[in-house]
Amino acid sequence: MPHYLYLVRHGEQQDAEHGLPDGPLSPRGKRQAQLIAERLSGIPFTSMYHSPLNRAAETAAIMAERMPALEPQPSSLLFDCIPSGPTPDMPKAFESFFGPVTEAEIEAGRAQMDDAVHEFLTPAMGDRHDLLVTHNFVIGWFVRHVFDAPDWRWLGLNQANCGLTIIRVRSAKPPVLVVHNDLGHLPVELRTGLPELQPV
Ligand SMILES: O=C(O)[C@H](O)COP(=O)(O)O
Repeated sequence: MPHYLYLVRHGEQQDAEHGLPDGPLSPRGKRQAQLIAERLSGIPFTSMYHSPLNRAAETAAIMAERMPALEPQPSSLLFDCIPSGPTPDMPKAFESFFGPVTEAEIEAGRAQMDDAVHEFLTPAMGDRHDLLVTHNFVIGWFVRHVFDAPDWRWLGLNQANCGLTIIRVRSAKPPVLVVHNDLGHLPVELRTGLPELQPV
């Protein structure tokens, strides 16, 4: 009985480079959303949830236009957040990231991610194909969870706008990372949102 989780980072946000906390999608972001919808159009989805922020809600709405059987639902478990705070085993290179982050933000993010993992990664009885449209750090936390890696390991783990990550949830065995940040549906000029340039 397959149980798959399809994690999609939202499309590129308009003017995100100017530091706006949220906003509508750019023209490239809209095209990214159309292309990930085409990529996923043959999947018999059980549910579709999205972060309530505009960039994720608009991505989900564009996807749903091309996948009419889907009813996108907002979920506060998928908000952008800080999934965990600094720990003694964390490489020093990441310490500066936490400079402006408050304890309250870390506590809230931790609680949100605990609830999100419980909600979406608990094995189901029957077949399930759940689609989640969310944010970079949230997807990083799910991938960290699959490997049971140290808490800090979501840091430096990045997904492109409308990149596709698939996790298979299993009842008697650990979950499997089927693909991570697959960009096969996006032409090179639409591969945005990664801090590292792709060498090929
Ligand atoms: O990676 C980040 O800077 C934050 O998680 C924001 O991610 P987003 O661009 O996917 O919302």
